Amino acid sequence: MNDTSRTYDVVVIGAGPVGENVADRTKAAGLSTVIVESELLGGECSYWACEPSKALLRPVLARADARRVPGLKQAVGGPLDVAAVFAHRDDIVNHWHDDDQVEWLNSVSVDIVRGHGRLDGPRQVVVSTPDGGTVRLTARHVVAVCTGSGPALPDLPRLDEVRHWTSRDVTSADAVPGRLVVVGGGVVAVEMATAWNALGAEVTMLVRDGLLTRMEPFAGELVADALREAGVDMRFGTTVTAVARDDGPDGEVAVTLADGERLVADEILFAIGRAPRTDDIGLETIGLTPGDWLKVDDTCRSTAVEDGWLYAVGDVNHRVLMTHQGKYQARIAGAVIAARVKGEPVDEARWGTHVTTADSVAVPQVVFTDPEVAAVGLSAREAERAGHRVRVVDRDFGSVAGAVQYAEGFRGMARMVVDLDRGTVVGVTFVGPGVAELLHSATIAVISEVPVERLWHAVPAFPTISEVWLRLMEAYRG
Ligand SMILES: Cc1cc2nc3c(=O)[nH]c(=O)nc-3n(C[C@H](O)[C@H](O)[C@H](O)COP(=O)(O)OP(=O)(O)OC[C@H]3O[C@@H](n4cnc5c(N)ncnc54)[C@H](O)[C@@H]3O)c2cc1C
Ligand SMILES: NC(=O)c1ccc[n+]([C@@H]2O[C@H](COP(=O)([O-])OP(=O)(O)OC[C@H]3O[C@@H](n4cnc5c(N)ncnc54)[C@H](O)[C@@H]3O)[C@@H](O)[C@H]2O)c1
Repeated sequence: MNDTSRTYDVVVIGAGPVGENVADRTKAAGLSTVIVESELLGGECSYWACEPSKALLRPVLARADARRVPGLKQAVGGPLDVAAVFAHRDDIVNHWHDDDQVEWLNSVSVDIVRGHGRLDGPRQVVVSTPDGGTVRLTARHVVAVCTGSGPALPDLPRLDEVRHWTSRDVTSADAVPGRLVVVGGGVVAVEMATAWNALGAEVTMLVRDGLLTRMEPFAGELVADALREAGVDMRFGTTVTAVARDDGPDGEVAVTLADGERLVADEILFAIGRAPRTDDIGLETIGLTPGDWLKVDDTCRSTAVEDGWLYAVGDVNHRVLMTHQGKYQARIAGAVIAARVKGEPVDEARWGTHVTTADSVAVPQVVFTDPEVAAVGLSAREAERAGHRVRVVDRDFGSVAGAVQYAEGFRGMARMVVDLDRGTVVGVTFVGPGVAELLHSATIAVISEVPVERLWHAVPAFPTISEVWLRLMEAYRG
């Protein structure tokens, strides 16, 4: 047991991708920085979210692509090598060890304290360490809360007594259940239904509201068609009212639906969104409510405490729950914290150095299903709701030369949303095989606010799938 007190310029709670990047930036700016982590440095993304899920999906999508290439498809007709897929996933997550991350943070001179951090009044953090001791950390300037999010669960009777999967289990399991029920219609649900169906599980999706409902409607429709064709049992408009394992924890799970129907399965995954990890971080000691998301302004500074010493970055502020966007916030928060501490000018203008403008204008997202979905900016519905006068251009791009070369029977849909008053693109969605790598072109178009008339001069190479841009431009110009 070891009780100590230390003082730093900046104390970061939570060493996920976001906290690590805040710490890296504040330290690089010359501020002494300590980071507190209760589990693995690298956070949810590295061990139980982005990285393992994409490792499970990569062979599935590569096989699906290969099966559409004449001359190759005969060679990839068989099942996946499940043990090899799991072994690859385990390598990608470094076998749930964080030595690489420790090495990196040591190399940039960020101090690490392992344990559970709790606020204890303004600028004070008390860490309960694994050996039963406490470390009191005082921040001269800033505490940055980067504690991320955990899975949300439905309010079902005695759910805590029934073994079930959350995002952690579905990304780290090393056996394929015979029957898997997936509850939810968001990104985790569609990606994991895609992966586990291909790995050999009999998958039933129980979708309450529709698939990928925050995106253009055709995205969810095309993904639903493909999942159905792949053999997933898709049920829409259904709600789970009870789950039970009557034969004990190892018995099958019985799932009761609102209409009284009963399904049985081996595992059930709840993928119904996220909850903030703020229930036990001492928010009550600074007048905030445990379990709430932490509201921040565009510089990631809390709007709820005085003196500007509290920042909340990444999932925990509920602006955008994605790693790349959280890391963007971290780069900006690191810079603005340093500027404020040093009394340097703060650039808070739209697209300024110290504001996260892209969070509300151009968030890119790829959903790694077959077909992939890649979207950035506003959907047509969001643009109209935001008061833009828009023109929506839709193109089926299965016949562009690059798509024909890429895959036999390529199915692809694209939508471009143009702000008619400004003549710029405010949103783009692509659905099709291999579209993930197209997305950054659209992000640059939206961020740069390039006039569509100038994009007409951006010539896509022949024969690439990027020729979808030419089709969108032709359709827009008429
Ligand atoms: C299945 C799944 C797949 C995903 N795939 C993608 C994807 O492909 N692309 C993408 O961009 N996003 C993806 N996401 C979202 C992504 O995982 C999150 O947006 C990202 O992890 C957020 O990073 P963060 O640092 O804010 O939080 P986290 O990664 O959750 O890290 C928070 C860290 O804080 C630590 N912590 C919490 N409380 C305390 C405390 N009191 N004291 C000390 N430490 C604490 C935690 O242990 C954790 O290490 C996925 C999410 C899920 C669930
Ligand atoms: N590739 C990626 O970028 C990627 C992959 C996975 C996750 N993520 C991020 O992680 C976050 C979490 O993903 P998620 O899929 O859990 O959340 P989500 O918010 O994307 O989707 C939640 C889904 O659950 C449904 N739902 C909510 N409450 C329900 C209930 N009680 N019963 C039945 N259905 C219910 C919603 O209608 C929705 O379809 C998202 O913000 C997502 O962006 C990103």
